[in-house]
Amino acid sequence: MDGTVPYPSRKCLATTVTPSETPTSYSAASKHSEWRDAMNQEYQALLQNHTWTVVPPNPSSNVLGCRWVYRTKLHADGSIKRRKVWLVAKGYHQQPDLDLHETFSPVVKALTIRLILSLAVARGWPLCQIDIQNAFLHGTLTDQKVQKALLQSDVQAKSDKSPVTVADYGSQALVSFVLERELPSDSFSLVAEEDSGDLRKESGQETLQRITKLVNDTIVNDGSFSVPTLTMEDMLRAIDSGKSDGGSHGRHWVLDPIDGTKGFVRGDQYAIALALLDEGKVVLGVLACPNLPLASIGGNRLHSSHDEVGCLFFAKVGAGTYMQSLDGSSPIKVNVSTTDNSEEASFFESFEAAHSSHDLSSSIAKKLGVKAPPVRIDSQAKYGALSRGDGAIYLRFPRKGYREKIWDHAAGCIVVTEAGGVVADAAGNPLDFSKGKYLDLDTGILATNEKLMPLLLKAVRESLEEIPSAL
Ligand SMILES: Nc1ncnc2c1ncn2[C@@H]1O[C@H](COP(=O)(O)O)[C@@H](O)[C@H]1OP(=O)(O)O
Ligand SMILES: [Mg+2]
Repeated sequence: MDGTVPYPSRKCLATTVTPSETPTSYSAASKHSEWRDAMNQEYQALLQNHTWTVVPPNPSSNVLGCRWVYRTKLHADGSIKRRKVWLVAKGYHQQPDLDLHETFSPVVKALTIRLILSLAVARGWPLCQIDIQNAFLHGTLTDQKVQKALLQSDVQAKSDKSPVTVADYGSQALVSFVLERELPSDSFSLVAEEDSGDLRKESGQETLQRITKLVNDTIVNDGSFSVPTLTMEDMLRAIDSGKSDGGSHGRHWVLDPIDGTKGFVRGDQYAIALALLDEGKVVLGVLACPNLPLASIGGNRLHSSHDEVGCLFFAKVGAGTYMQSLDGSSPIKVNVSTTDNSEEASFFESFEAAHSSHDLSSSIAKKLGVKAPPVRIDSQAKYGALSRGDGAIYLRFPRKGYREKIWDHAAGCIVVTEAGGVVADAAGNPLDFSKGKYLDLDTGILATNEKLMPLLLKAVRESLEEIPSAL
């Protein structure tokens, strides 16, 4: 009983493996009435939406086939929630100089649309027509099933000994690939956590193959992009696109492909965190937290393995913070807790004691009279949970000498500030994202609401004076 709130239950994760009844071909699916019904419904929806126009065959055109993709969605207890089917074009038959750059997919992911809309707003692009009838939000690297499958075999040791998985590289390659494809601009700049150094070595070849397969499978399953099969060289190139150093001029994307790798490996919380810097300021943030329950995780609430999980937070400067389920529910505006009573302000901190001093936060909590035990979870999911008021305070105190990276805080920071919160270092200064890859800050990071910040800063100052050895 060390006050840790273990989260989410492993039982819940254990139910996320693909059920054996999910078909992989049309002939298998057509033997079951449930799958026939699902295909029929989807087909009717495509017809109703006038997704295609039938034309006579043209001998100079490359006719692509299409195929069905099947997915079973489960409730947390393992029972079937929904059977999803997609009709996707066989984009891998597209030919260079003929139709390589055309899009034939009749489906689109709501998540992709949302990201693109945010981009359009941030960049001042004109929006002509948006017609989203069938929104699909499945089959990405943010998927719990992908997490589970990868955990079986793909944990590698980076040269700095921190755990890194095929998912880190795969997620970076995929996001980088999509951003570059959607933003055809000479000045595309991405600051991201991983580099391809280890993958270019002889010993990295098998991992590179796995990454390439994962990314190609994800693209085919998702169906939003009709692109030819990507090669290992494409992967290395996409990963290396994230080599930018950022800085105070121009626009830079900032990506942590899997934030909280240790949580990911443990089967707990992790996040995919993407932000946009404009002249050194964060103007856009998207935080995908596949294992975070949609219901509050704050205070003393008892969690159940039946809680639905998978949250997407997004924030644009001046426009607030919104949360939706990764399943594609309507977004809701979220706000930080407005409490000014520090005794009822429960707080978040790292699950890993090596990432943040639990002694220091315990001393601070005591000074504030906080009654609830700390909520310890991995990754920027903490910023997401704080932005919707699950708790009122986030404390982070790495050991002396640790340099914070911008990708670990950029998306989380705007998600909290746009929800009405304040994020500062231990001296009360706002975080400065304009200095390149690192945040040069004083001692630690705090997030709370405006009313509690002065009290919190005082408690932090006193605790740092009393137990400087905690860091
Ligand atoms: N020794 C350390 N002290 C503080 N943070 C660390 C340390 N090592 C890694 N991290 C980073 O802390 C973040 C996760 O923090 P949290 O405890 O909130 O989950 C990760 O981005 C992780 O970096 P990395 O992504 O390189 O593993
Ligand atoms: Mg990280």
